[in-house]
Amino acid sequence: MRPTLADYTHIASGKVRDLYDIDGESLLMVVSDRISAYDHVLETPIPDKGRVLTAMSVFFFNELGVPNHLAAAADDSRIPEEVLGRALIVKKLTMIPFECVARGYLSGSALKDYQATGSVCGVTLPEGLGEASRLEEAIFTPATKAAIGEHDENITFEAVTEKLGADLAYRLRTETLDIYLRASTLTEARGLILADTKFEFGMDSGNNLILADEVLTPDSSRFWTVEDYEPGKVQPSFDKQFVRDWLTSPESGWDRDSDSPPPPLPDDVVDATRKRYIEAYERISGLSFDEWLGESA
Ligand SMILES: C[C@H](c1ccccc1)n1cc(-c2ncnc(N)c2C#N)cn1
Repeated sequence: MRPTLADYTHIASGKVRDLYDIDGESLLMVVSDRISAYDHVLETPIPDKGRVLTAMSVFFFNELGVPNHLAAAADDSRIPEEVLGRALIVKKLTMIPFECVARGYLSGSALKDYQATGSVCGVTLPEGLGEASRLEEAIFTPATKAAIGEHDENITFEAVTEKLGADLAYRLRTETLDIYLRASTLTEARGLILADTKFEFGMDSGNNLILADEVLTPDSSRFWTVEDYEPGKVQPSFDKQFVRDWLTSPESGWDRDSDSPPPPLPDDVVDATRKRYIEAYERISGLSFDEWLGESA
């Protein structure tokens, strides 16, 4: 008989995820079907999104072979039935207070920083770059962890060094870029560009650096298709473009610049988005989502 979520102590919530304490040493990370767009968490869930993104993290944790916080199998008996397939038991760590971001392409806040200063997180880049430019080599662009509804703030490697010491800062940069390079090579061979991704690390009781949080999911990364890649313009988001296009179309009746919340999504946008998440997982992992744990929506 599996426990229920009510048996665990809720300790934190992100935009689309929740964290529970199991026994002081292990946590339960639950991934919802919620989706965010334009800094809003939409009222319409995407069925199976939580299960797909959990399956993607598990695939990469297994594929990367670096020390990570997974503390049990995805079907461990301590995982409640209601969240089976979209929840993982993880080792409780002392989290490092920085987002460890690797970028192989210039987009988002990094592009804005580059356009303003010619550099990103103190890393000077060549002149003449623009939206979605591929960087000659991937860069480490750490950021502070913003509160919900705020944006992470890009900081320099020196700021990380000042806070954590040179050794740990160097290890974070090395680990982040090594994992990015390996993951981006894998995804690109399967037709998907990993433009950038955000890792979180923690330290365990033995003072070991442990890869934590979710890894290499469409919520923590930008994925574009190799087929449609065209530098110089905003690339379509592999997973969220249907949602973005509908929300900014006259059909939605929504004004992105207003304070009003986005309207509910139509069924066809929900279904197409659900299919995109499944496609991303199956293309990257080579596995069938039908084989993943839990009840499909
Ligand atoms: C940002 C993220 C979060 C996830 C889900 C909901 C709200 C926040 N978070 C993860 C931890 C965390 N703390 C201790 N040990 C760990 N292994 C982890 C992890 N992963 C703290 N925050």
